[in-house]
Amino acid sequence: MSKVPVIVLSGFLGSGKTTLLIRMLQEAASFNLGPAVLMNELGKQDVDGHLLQEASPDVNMAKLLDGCICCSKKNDISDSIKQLLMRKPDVILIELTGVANPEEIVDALTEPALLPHVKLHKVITILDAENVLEYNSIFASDRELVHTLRRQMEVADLLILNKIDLISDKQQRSIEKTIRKFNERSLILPTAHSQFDLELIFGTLSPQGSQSTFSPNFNKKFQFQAIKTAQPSSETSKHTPSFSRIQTITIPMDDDLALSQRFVERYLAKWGSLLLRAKGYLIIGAKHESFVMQFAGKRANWQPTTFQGTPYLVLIGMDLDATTLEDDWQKRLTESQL
Ligand SMILES: Nc1nc2c(ncn2[C@@H]2O[C@H](COP(=O)(O)OP(=O)(O)OP(=O)(O)O)[C@@H](O)[C@H]2O)c(=O)[nH]1
Repeated sequence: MSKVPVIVLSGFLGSGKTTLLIRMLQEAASFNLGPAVLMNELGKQDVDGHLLQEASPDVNMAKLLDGCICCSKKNDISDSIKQLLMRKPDVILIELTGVANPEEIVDALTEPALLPHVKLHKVITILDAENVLEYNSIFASDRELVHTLRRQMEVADLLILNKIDLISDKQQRSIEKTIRKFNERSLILPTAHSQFDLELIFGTLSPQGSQSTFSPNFNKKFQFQAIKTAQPSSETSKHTPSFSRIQTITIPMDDDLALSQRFVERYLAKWGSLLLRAKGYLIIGAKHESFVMQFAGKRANWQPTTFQGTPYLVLIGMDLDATTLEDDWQKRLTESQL
């Protein structure tokens, strides 16, 4: 039996990993490939999972929530991948959290339980062109994080320099020069919204499922489901090399709470460079319309969504204090309703 190839998507918070993953899922069929996905999110809330479900409802997916994959027990990763393998995918796509060191997952793939079944195809690192040069100064006090971000560049087989729509040609040249210092050998691909020919990633892969009984209906057979949700134990949480000082906080929200985009954006802006990323599903305006809000690189992006669940807002940042953030949210909410 041939080994199933694994593609690892790494890159800092908000760089565009999920954007690329959604494209890969949507285009995999044109390469005759049935993919399976292992997703890892820092928070308990699964924003990216919902986005994937909207974009590709039948995808086979396992999730490791509320923890960094590199800190989860190797058994959790191994179990999740083994369950995905039972669906006989042609390729497994793993999206890491923004603060994960891809080496850790590569290491996990070589565990005895997985080694006979999977092989690493590529580590792809996605970089946010608008912000990547600032990370060193923003995180200067957090050596673990600086190390992790470097390793994301150093170990990549392909570096996607994403969000070039937000920078000048001159900035792009300067960023490429800097990236080269960390990785001399791999292709650097400038993109906007990760638009590039996926032949580069999928081209050399061939369908594996054809050896199995269900290849033609791969994506149709199983409805979307989270086949595993694991949380790191308190013991493993203490060992958090890539988490460093990054915390994830979920702001509780009433079911029918309607907000304005301006209210949310003013709240997010208050935390300055401490707030690295925010995302959530929120009800906006008098018509109570649902939106998915993505805040990355100090920019907020709003998209209408069909999400029907309880709204929530997830904040990811450095040295954030949950009580302060929640109190400030409640205070502003009360003031806005007076
Ligand atoms: N302007 C611009 N925005 C982009 C581009 N690529 C992605 N985005 C936006 O950036 C935000 C974050 O993108 P994601 O794909 O969710 O990033 P991510 O790396 O998966 O984020 P995390 O999972 O939180 O680490 C979203 O609002 C995207 O629409 C790009 O090339 N240009």
